Amino acid sequence: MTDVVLRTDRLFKSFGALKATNDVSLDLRKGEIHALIGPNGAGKSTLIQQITGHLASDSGAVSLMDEHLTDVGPAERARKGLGRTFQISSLAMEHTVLQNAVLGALGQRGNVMAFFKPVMKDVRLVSAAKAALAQVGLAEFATTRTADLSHGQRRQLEVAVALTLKPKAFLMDEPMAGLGLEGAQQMIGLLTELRKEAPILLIEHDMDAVFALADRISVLVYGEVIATGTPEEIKVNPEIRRAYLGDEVPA
Ligand SMILES: Nc1ncnc2c1ncn2[C@@H]1O[C@H](COP(=O)(O)OP(=O)(O)OP(=O)(O)O)[C@@H](O)[C@H]1O
Repeated sequence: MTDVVLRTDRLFKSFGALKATNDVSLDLRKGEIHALIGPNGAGKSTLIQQITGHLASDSGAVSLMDEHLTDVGPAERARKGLGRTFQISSLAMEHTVLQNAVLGALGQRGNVMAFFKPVMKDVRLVSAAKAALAQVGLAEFATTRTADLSHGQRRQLEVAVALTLKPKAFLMDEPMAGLGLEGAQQMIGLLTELRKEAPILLIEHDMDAVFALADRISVLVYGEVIATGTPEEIKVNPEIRRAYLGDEVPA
């Protein structure tokens, strides 16, 4: 199908006898938010890491815009357009918001500060970083120390860092984690806008957010996708209600 941006084709990953992902094929289409839900330990983070290249698959393939990424390392996948936000923050807390965004634009993460001064003079990188900060509503915090941001603002900064590389697809691992009601609402607004730029594969435990945001939902149980469908289809699927969702589905 022509509107497929990202595709996994029969991905497998075992840890010893445990099949963390078991024959996972799914796709992410232009303009959509595709949520991946499932109980703790279902294999969601494993799958994301197989897609980003941080974890080598036992077998199967990942492609972005029909380009096979299987033999491509994580940094190169990011440069090719796989944007990612992390479950655990990878921000450099002692540095400013703008410096973190510039590191993102460099394709670097974490504490790679040794060559920082020249990088901050690179007009192209700095303007990409500033544009990303403006997009997530953090323009006025450019010179703020990252440690001084609220938790919600750090989450927004994570998104900005991913945005600097102008991703073709986003992988987001629990962007709502730890956010209060107001922060979650803000993040929902941001993701609603971002999906127009690049589709989002979203791992999220907050079912209200998932059902408010997702165009499609895939349910992962014991490493296997047991269903993919619209929120309405997932909501009324008795097997899924029994296996996982229970009373968590919003009415
Ligand atoms: N490096 C590893 N070595 C051994 N087992 C692992 C490793 N990483 C994950 N697992 C196991 O693989 C299974 C899937 O874990 P994974 O973290 O992918 O699940 P998840 O759906 O993301 O869970 P959660 O919702 O709690 O984040 C779990 O049983 C986990 O204990």
